[in-house]
Amino acid sequence: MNEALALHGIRKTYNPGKPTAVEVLRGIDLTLQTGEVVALVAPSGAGKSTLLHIAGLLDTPDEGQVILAGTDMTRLGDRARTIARRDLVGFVYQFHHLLPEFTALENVVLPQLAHGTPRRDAESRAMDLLDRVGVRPRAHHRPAQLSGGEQQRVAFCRALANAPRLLLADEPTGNLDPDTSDRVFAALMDLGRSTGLSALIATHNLALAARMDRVLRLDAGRVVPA
Ligand SMILES: Nc1ncnc2c1ncn2[C@@H]1O[C@H](COP(=O)(O)OP(=O)(O)OP(=O)(O)O)[C@@H](O)[C@H]1O
Repeated sequence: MNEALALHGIRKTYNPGKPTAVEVLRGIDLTLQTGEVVALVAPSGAGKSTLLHIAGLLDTPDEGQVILAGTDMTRLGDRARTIARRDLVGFVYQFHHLLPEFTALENVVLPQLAHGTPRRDAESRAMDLLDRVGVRPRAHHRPAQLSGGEQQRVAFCRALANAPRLLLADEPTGNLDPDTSDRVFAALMDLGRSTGLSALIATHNLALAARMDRVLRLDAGRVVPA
């Protein structure tokens, strides 16, 4: 089983039946192989966040199947879906959402403690992740004491803390300068290559998208090759 994610016939309409109805996704078919890093490009408002939220089990489709690690998630109850999300998916957002009162290290340790990992193992894994993206020297700094690029690299480490199968990123380098965005992305590719992680990364940055394994475009509610 080499598919990390498969979406079949996904449809989503906000406010159905009302004058404000927005038909955002009109039959999305998409497969991500294990270890693949795929870019999703689309104009603003095309539905990238909606698609990522559905793929990451934060939202449910009106129709269609979301298959993660071989299981159809649309058939699960809320509790099983929450557990699957916690165990299988990591999210990175445009603005990192790190916890401001905790250090970089603690931000990467806490999700692991919530997952039941012993503190010593969690700290060792967190340090290893921070090291891989070059922020280990800042491990004991709080987010406000880090640069934007460092914060975003910590956010990637946090998303990867529980070793998810699938990383979903919504404009993860959107607020970074081109050099920093390149560095963050290179670190992600390295991590992906060494752990078999699959990633779907929404971005407006076409140069960055071109460096990924594949580029998909979201157009009129459907996914097509770019
Ligand atoms: N909760 C909601 N209720 C109603 N409409 C919504 C809701 N969420 C999103 N939409 C609409 O759905 C469309 C797609 O939104 P979405 O956030 O998925 O787009 P996006 O491609 O991620 O945009 P951006 O690149 O600007 O972040 C937009 O037209 C938006 O106005």
